[in-house]
Amino acid sequence: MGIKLSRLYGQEETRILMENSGKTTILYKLKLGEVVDTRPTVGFNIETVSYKDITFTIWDIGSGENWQQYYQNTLGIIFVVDSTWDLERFKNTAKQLESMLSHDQLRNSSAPLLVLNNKIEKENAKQSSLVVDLMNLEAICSCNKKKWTIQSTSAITDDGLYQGLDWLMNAIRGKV
Ligand SMILES: Nc1nc2c(ncn2[C@@H]2O[C@H](COP(=O)(O)OP(=O)(O)OP(=O)(O)O)[C@@H](O)[C@H]2O)c(=O)[nH]1
Ligand SMILES: [Mg+2]
Repeated sequence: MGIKLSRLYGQEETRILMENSGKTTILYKLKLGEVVDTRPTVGFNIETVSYKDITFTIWDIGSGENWQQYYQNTLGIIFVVDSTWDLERFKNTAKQLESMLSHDQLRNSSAPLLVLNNKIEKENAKQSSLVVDLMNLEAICSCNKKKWTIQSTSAITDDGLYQGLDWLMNAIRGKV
């Protein structure tokens, strides 16, 4: 579902959230440049990733965790969805995202939101424009003038991952 970025000891810090959508795979693709075998994450993984001129810490938070404990000091959120989910799953996930964004610690935060529509290389993947409609993202994400975008990605082929990161970094720095 999501990633969170915050500043910690001079580094950028990021957190990822959402069941089986590919968070851990994305984290290790960014960290190691390869696809690793994963199991459902219990607790969280933390890794430092360097990209262009910045180093940031990614927190990949397992779906079973209570995410609210990780919201503090968020600079950016990456919310990972699986483009092959069915309609109902997208609707339920939209509710989770809405509830997350309305949480006290995120509601008034300027942290930009990057939605990753992952597994896009799969045959039954839904295009991002459809996901925006299914999840009603315009309404959910545009509250409080939040900066947000959706990016199609594949952690397997690398498609879109770095475009997404570029957008997030620029958004955090006020350049979009
Ligand atoms: N085809 C395809 N499979 C992917 C992609 N990204 C991840 N996967 C697969 O999806 C499955 C779940 O990936 P994980 O990275 O473990 O998902 P997660 O979001 O960390 O899951 P939890 O830890 O349970 O919350 C694995 O079998 C991955 O190989 C992708 O872009 N394309
Ligand atoms: Mg995981």
